[in-house]
Amino acid sequence: METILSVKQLTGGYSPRRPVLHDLNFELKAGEMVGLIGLNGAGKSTTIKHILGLMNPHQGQIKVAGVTLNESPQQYRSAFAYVPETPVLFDEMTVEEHLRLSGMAYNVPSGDYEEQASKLLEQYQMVPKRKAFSSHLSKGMKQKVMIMSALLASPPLYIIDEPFLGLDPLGIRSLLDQLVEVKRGGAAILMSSHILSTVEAYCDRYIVMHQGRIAAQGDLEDVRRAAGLDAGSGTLEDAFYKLVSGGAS
Ligand SMILES: Nc1ncnc2c1ncn2[C@@H]1O[C@H](COP(=O)(O)OP(=O)(O)OP(=O)(O)O)[C@@H](O)[C@H]1O
Repeated sequence: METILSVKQLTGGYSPRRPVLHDLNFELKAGEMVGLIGLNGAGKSTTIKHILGLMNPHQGQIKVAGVTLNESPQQYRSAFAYVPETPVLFDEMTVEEHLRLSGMAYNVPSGDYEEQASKLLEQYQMVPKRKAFSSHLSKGMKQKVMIMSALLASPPLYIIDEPFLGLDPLGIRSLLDQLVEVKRGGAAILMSSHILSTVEAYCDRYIVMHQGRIAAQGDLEDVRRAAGLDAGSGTLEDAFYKLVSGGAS
């Protein structure tokens, strides 16, 4: 399978003298969903900021769709969509206008755009709000606009930070169903979340971060092994707890 995201020997952070991330190495292949998990302050958001190109690595290299940000900023940036934890929308624009803007930014052909936008508005129960200004939406509705915009862009890589916080149960179900669908279509998804049961159920692999380092990565068996649990025994949460509380043997 094609490698969509590659992070090699990444050391980074907010000040060169005090790195927050230490020698991170991981890859995401086409068609897989990977859960990025860790306690508050473990370094998940900082890792995501480096991948987005908002921060420069102190050392190491990040490639998206085969290129670094410096090699081809346009190719790098158009290869992913990012759904942040806190929705970022233009107050004076309607739901439909946000979707249209995303369609234009990612060069979605107009026929496809119309079909996709209607489908998404239906799926997320947002048809009645399509002409509403974003400043008049609830928190969860704003999150839905971010999610619909990302899905509309249909990029090879989705980076999703704590997507479930503001969503109602129907919204969570729609999002998970669609992530499974885009994954089947060959996209790679990096999802950060504290809801470990959902991460366990939906992700193919996990990256456990602790104090700016990768404490374990791989499938559930790999994470159990790193945590010192017996094969086939314990949930992701059990393994996670052992890894981050220093309980691994
Ligand atoms: N803007 C910033 N300037 C300096 N240090 C920061 C900044 N943002 C985060 N940090 C530090 O970087 C470390 C990693 O924080 P980060 O936000 O990446 O954690 P996180 O795993 O995303 O946590 P959470 O689950 O709480 O969102 C922490 O020690 C934090 O204090």
